[in-house]
Amino acid sequence: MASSVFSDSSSPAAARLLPLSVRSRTSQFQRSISIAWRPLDLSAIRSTVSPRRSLSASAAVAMTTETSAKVIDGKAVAKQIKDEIAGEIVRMKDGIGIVPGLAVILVGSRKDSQTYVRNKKKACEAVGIKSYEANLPEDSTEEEVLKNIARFNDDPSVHGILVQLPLPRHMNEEKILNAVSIEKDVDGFHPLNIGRLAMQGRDPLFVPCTPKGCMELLHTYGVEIKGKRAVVIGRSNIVGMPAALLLQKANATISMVHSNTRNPEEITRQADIIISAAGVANLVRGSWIKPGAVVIDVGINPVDDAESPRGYRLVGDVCYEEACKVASAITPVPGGVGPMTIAMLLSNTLSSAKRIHDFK
Ligand SMILES: NC(=O)C1=CN([C@@H]2O[C@H](COP(=O)(O)OP(=O)(O)OC[C@H]3O[C@@H](n4cnc5c(N)ncnc54)[C@H](OP(=O)(O)O)[C@@H]3O)[C@@H](O)[C@H]2O)C=CC1
Ligand SMILES: Nc1nc(=O)c2c([nH]1)NC[C@@H]1CN(c3ccc(C(=O)N[C@@H](CCC(=O)O)C(=O)O)cc3)C=[N+]21
Repeated sequence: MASSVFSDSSSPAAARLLPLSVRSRTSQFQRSISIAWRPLDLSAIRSTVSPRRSLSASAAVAMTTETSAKVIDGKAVAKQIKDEIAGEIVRMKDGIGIVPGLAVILVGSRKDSQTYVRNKKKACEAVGIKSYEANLPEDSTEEEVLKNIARFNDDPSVHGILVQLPLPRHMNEEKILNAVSIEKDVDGFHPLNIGRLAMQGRDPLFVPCTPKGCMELLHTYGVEIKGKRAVVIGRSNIVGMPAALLLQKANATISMVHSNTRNPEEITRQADIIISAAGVANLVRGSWIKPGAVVIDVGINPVDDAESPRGYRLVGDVCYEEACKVASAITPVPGGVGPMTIAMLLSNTLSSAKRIHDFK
């Protein structure tokens, strides 16, 4: 089953998967992000994630009936990308004395947003990106947010600007995202960047981080996309819609499932590749998945868990226990797409600094 979706990742077909980014020096892996980083050693990744390889023969036989899906280890892939970014940042600093800078604007005090922003800051520090922050109170005016965006647009030490979403309800998200300079739009949410992503023969300056991370995982694990059927569950501006555009650019045939879709299970069951970004825990059951399909679970949903230190734990949109018996490969939550989102943000920030300073 798995052979229907996994391909030789060095094939020319695989090399066309992500036509959006910088040309490869040695492999298609380098194409899919904007910095040079070595292709991952797939055999090493597979042997660490495949339970069959690390268990005794008898346990392995037992496992095959219980668990068959390969675990797509986003955390490991993200780590390798971040290591590569850190190396590039040293090279840039040594070469031209420039350190990439990322500015994050956070409005309000949502706990989840504060956690994301803190994690982004830590990730920046770890690779050598300088981070700048504007923390504004919930009741700030739109003008105050716009003023901060303008300040970062004009600041030459800032190469990427991220406005943490969601914004407070009284703010016009469109107006605010439009104000971010397209050259610093490392989230890829500016309408010009999204428009270019949607159009044939045009490339955006930045691809939104979460969908880009999903594509990167498909690439890294050698999943063939061209000619395959893909279903994206969710059509938001930040995940579902750009994910569908990227899969289409990579020559998949796409269906989109949303809250008005009448027969989501039947449609999803036809897919070779499923990207789910609905924000509904356990939406995608085993019966929704075609045997051998590859499942990318973007959902991050808190569910009460008295035994967890936080009082809750995070689960995806996909019922993992059921899915891993049917799918050929699946991302876990946590440890799947989430870490890739952050890695892609760092990658976009580095490529922005390189573009602005014409550093090759
Ligand atoms: N791992 C990561 O890095 C990231 C994870 N996330 C997570 O991904 C999930 C989606 O985020 P986001 O796109 O921002 O969310 P939104 O709420 O903006 O969008 C959700 C989408 O899912 C659709 N949807 C909702 N319920 C159903 C349903 N029952 N069946 C089918 N479709 C449904 C909605 O349809 P409609 O359009 O009809 O309303 C909408 O298009 C969340 O859990 C979020 O936390 C988000 C960003 C990054
Ligand atoms: N302008 C903007 N850009 C975003 O990219 C953006 C945003 N706003 N608003 C919120 C969503 C959500 N998002 C996540 C990023 C990382 C993890 C992540 O790293 N998750 C870890 C778990 C983290 C934990 O345990 O709390 C994981 O899945 O392993 C999750 C979610 C980015 N978003």
